[in-house]
Amino acid sequence: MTILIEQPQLESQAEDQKFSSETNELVLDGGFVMPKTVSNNGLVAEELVSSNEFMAPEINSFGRSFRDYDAESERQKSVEEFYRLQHINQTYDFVKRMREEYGKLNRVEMSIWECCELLNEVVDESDPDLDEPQIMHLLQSAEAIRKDYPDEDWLHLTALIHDLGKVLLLPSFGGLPQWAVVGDTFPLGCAFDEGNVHHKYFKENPDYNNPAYNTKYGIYSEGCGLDNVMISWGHDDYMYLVAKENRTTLPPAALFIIRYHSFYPFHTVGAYKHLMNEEDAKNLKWLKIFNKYDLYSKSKEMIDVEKVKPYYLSLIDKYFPAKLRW
Ligand SMILES: O[C@H]1[C@H](O)[C@@H](O)[C@H](O)[C@@H](O)[C@H]1O
Ligand SMILES: [Fe+2]
Ligand SMILES: [Fe+2]
Repeated sequence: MTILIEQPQLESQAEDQKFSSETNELVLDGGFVMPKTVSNNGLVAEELVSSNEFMAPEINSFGRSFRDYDAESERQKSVEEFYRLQHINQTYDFVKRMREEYGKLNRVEMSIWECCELLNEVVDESDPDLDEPQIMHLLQSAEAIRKDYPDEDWLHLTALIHDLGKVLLLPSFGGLPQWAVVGDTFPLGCAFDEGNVHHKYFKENPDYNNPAYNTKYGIYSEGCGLDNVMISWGHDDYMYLVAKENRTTLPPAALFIIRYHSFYPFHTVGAYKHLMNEEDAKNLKWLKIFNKYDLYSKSKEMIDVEKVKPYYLSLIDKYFPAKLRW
């Protein structure tokens, strides 16, 4: 259900990600215009920014600014409780076990589209902005990015599938608790950065007092690459595994987006940058572009599923096998 609250237009709080009204360019990192980036397809990311670019709204479906984790409301209280549990329970050992277990991909066989439909049964308790079924969110973000990047079909499909890993909440996928599926992600094996939302709850995480894990680098080294970092378990890493193991032909930037789209402390706050390598830095440009559509396309504007379905089926056919192991 959509609740409309009359509110004055708020100043955007996403200071680090907005559009320059004069140049119509994507401005990242607080006024820093994105440098020309060669994509995996040999395309230059900056040149792809079209003139009728999607404008990020300033308020969400609840009449509040996006990703406001401190507002006083019932929704925010349950989101905070979600993060308390997530921060206490996601440990290095837990993530290691989950990766091993789900890496087997021995639970279900189905197509990408079947999974999109399954996702309608899923509710994400960590999200302070979404007020629509998950499939609507997938289509809204995919259609918004398609409008601005019409030739990057891999980006359209990436948006469509980026949250499919949330099926982990369903009984046939192990029925994992919310804290093991959704919410922002963060590395384990090194200190929890203050840039994580509701950071205070990490104090009750067993890893917090483990001297092997609680220094800036912990078990890692400068520039080791995100590939070598253990990130909290959830829908990102699971969908990355599914796509990779089923031999998708999507480019590396797509897999990077899927795997790290919830890693807000990294892509939006700028934390943990000392762990990334050159490859990560290149892919980060695409992730930042994607993030705008993931976050700000959550709206009341409904997409006609049947109308767009043939297009997405053709993309699925291009980049994935007919049936995947999950
Ligand atoms: O609440 C949201 C939601 O779960 C998204 O799917 C995830 O990608 C975000 O990082 C998270 O904050
Ligand atoms: Fe997500
Ligand atoms: Fe999403």
